[in-house]
Amino acid sequence: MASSARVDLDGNPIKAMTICMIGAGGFIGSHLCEKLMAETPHKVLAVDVYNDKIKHVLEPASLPWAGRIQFHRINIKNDSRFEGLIKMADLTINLAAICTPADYNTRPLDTIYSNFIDALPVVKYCSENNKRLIHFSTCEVYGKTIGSFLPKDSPLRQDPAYFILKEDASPCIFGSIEKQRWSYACAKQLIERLVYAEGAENGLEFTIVRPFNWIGPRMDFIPGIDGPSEGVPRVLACFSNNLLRGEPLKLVDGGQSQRTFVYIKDAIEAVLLMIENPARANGHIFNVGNPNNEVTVRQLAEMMTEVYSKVSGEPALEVPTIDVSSKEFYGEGYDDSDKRIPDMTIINTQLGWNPMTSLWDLLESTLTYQHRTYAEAIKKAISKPVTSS
Ligand SMILES: NC(=O)c1ccc[n+]([C@@H]2O[C@H](COP(=O)([O-])OP(=O)(O)OC[C@H]3O[C@@H](n4cnc5c(N)ncnc54)[C@H](O)[C@@H]3O)[C@@H](O)[C@H]2O)c1
Ligand SMILES: O=c1ccn([C@@H]2O[C@H](COP(=O)(O)OP(=O)(O)O[C@H]3OC[C@](O)(CO)[C@H]3O)[C@@H](O)[C@H]2O)c(=O)[nH]1
Repeated sequence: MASSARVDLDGNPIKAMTICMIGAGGFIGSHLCEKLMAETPHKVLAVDVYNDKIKHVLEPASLPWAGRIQFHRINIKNDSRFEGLIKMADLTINLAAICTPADYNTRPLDTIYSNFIDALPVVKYCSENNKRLIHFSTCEVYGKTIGSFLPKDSPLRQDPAYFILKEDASPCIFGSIEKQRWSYACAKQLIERLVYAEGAENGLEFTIVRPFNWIGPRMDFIPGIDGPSEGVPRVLACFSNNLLRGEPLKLVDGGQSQRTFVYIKDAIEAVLLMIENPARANGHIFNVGNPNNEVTVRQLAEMMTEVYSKVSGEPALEVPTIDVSSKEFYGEGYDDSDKRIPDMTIINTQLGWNPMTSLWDLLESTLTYQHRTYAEAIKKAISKPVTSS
């Protein structure tokens, strides 16, 4: 519920603002819209080409926040009407991007255009109109860890200096150009540099967010149900799809890569702190992740199998995983980040934010949602007789 007595981290009253949110119809955008409507007095100008994931926030007109959120169906690639929306807003948040790894090596041009070229006018309009910008980058800008280049048995691999990722100190280490996986990370890095330079040379007020594998309900799609049958979403949705269909989870190159996963609801708290504490957030790049939730992808698959069995009441598969090569799964040009642990110093110091939810708990609530949302539809899809053409 919106309240007029809300104060920022320094005890100052928070004034209601208008936020232009580009990419509001996606996974993160949908959770951010929900939060802003339910708990703040801010207005949102929601821009996207889709709105399926925010329908419940936009309608019906009897919602308590009706009138505080408007949806604008705009493709920022070829429709400059969003400049007017940026001018009307106090703050712009840019979430729009192609951000599924299956696209990086197979659609590198679309990936680079989406993450760099299409983001350029957003930065330019904010800078020219003296509007604050929160730009969504990625933990992938770190690429591979320094430690991954050490011999396998080197004791230095255990030294945090060789793997902890720090916003203001770690290098960005990508693979060769033929490894088109890095088209996304490279485009994100360049737009970060541009935003930073606009801040340094033209006084743009900016914050850059580097999400470390935020997961939860509404992430991506389930192939053949609310997305293309041949589509490859991010790992949470891939594994959810396998579990819902009762098929083994596919481990790419042995599932040895490591990730830290943070619950979307924890991460959204961090974004709200950035929105409402400009004096503490402006000019900063923030890692937003949960260093305590690190697993290998294999461990993630095992945990998801156990949690899904618990929440669905169905027995776990006898053969829960199978190995696939990255070439078979993603195609030529795939490569991977070996390990991603965020350093939390900057976000702790500036915003006092810490993630709360364990991996087990976040999987339990997310897989409960997946089961409730998709199990019936999958059953129907599986039982449909295959028609011959
Ligand atoms: N989810 C994560 O863990 C994660 C991790 C790292 C970085 N990020 C970054 O956070 C941002 C949001 O990620 P997400 O997980 O919500 O992805 P998402 O794909 O669910 O959301 C992106 C949204 O942007 C919209 N969009 C894309 N191009 C557009 C265009 N030309 N015009 C208008 N709308 C457009 C899409 O329709 C989609 O709704 C992205 O910039 C992504 O790179 C997310
Ligand atoms: O069925 C599958 C799908 C994936 N994997 C492996 O899991 C790892 C994580 O994959 P994913 O979540 O798809 O994506 P990444 O973590 O590699 O990249 C994302 O990080 C942040 C972001 O910028 C946006 O979300 C994006 O680039 C990976 O090792 C896959 O190979 C699997 O084994 N089986």
